Amino acid sequence: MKHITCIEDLRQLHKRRVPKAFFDYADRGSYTEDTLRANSEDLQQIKFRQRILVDVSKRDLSTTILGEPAAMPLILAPVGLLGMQHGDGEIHACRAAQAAGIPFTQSTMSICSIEDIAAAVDKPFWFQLYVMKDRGFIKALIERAIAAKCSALVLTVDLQVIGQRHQDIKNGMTVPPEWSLAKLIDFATKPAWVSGVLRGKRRTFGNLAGHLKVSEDITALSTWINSQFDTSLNWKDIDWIRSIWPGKLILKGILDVEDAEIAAKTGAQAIVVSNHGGRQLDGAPSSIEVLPEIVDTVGSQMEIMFDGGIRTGMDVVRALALGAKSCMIGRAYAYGLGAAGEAGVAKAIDILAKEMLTTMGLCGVNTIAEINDNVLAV
Ligand SMILES: Cc1cc2nc3c(=O)[nH]c(=O)nc-3n(C[C@H](O)[C@H](O)[C@H](O)COP(=O)(O)O)c2cc1C
Ligand SMILES: CC(C)CC(=O)C(=O)O
Repeated sequence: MKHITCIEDLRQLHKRRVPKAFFDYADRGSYTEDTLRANSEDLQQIKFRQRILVDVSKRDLSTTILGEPAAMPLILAPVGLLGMQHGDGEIHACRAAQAAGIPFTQSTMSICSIEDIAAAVDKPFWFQLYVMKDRGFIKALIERAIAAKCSALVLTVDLQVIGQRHQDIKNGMTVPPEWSLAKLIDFATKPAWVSGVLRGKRRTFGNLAGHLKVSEDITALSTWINSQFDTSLNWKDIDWIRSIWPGKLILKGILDVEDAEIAAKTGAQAIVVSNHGGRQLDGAPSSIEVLPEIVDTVGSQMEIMFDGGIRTGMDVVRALALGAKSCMIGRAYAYGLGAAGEAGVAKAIDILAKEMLTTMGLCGVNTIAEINDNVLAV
């Protein structure tokens, strides 16, 4: 991997090694993909102030996330179907995160189950919740996360209905997959991926096994999600979730300042300013566009996390400079996983860490706490 120098290199390798349907599922966004593009483009518009002749010999990325020490202000975001990017993908990603000293968030829509991951790693991980119509099942799922000693619950609030991803439909992303000659040839030319997935623990959603008849529902992923997810979910349900989950609660998917103000009153410890990586409301603002106003309004009441479009360590520093306390990354590590499993996720984290350290050095700061809008050119 010595010629892999940036996240885009991992993306290219992921594209070569993983069947097109799964690469596209990770890579693409909803409808016109305007919001997907805006996430990265708006970050790149933000310019740094170069500062010189400052002693930057003691640069340090360490910080705290929800009061816990972290090696850097990064979190692996919940990403569904990681086990289809690489066999046992959730376990590999979690191990890489824990080795790097940062949190991993398991998606409800994972291939490995909560218990599979808990049995394979030493430290607690975070669990992301999607609320489905079957509330008895959701209560049991939260109780499984408690039993597995998950250390935070990330409630995703921006996917009551799913934004259409045109490419997933064109690729026949169904549960189980729709087969065609082209797809068979695609799989046959990726033998390492096939054998990795076949050696993996599961081939369908591990958390849902035995509860929802996933394997019997031959339907587009989006149709299935729209039939299972609870469109009636609303602010009152946060109390219900808090009555089951006693630990740290993070609301993920907030883009509007009024929603952030309501969120601050729920007792949640943090919010993630996020548009779901441009996979949901196409035409929504980029996450970075709305971050400053949300930080100004509720930043003193709760921890503000950020995601959307981060492809470089420079992007992480930009979001921190505009007030985020930490950043989640989605595709940046999913590309690493598809490219090279655990080593690929470790490489993605390492690339971002080194880019952050260099950016901090050239902006004349040594610590994460020193990063504020002073590092930005106006
Ligand atoms: C392939 C893929 C699957 C995702 N699955 C989930 C999920 O299951 N739950 C969730 O809350 N967010 C999910 N997300 C959104 C991410 O958690 C995160 O908000 C987004 O990826 C951030 O944008 P970025 O990919 O540009 O870093 C997913 C994102 C991707 C790319
Ligand atoms: C299976 C999906 C609902 C997971 C997700 O959140 C996404 O693909 O963006």
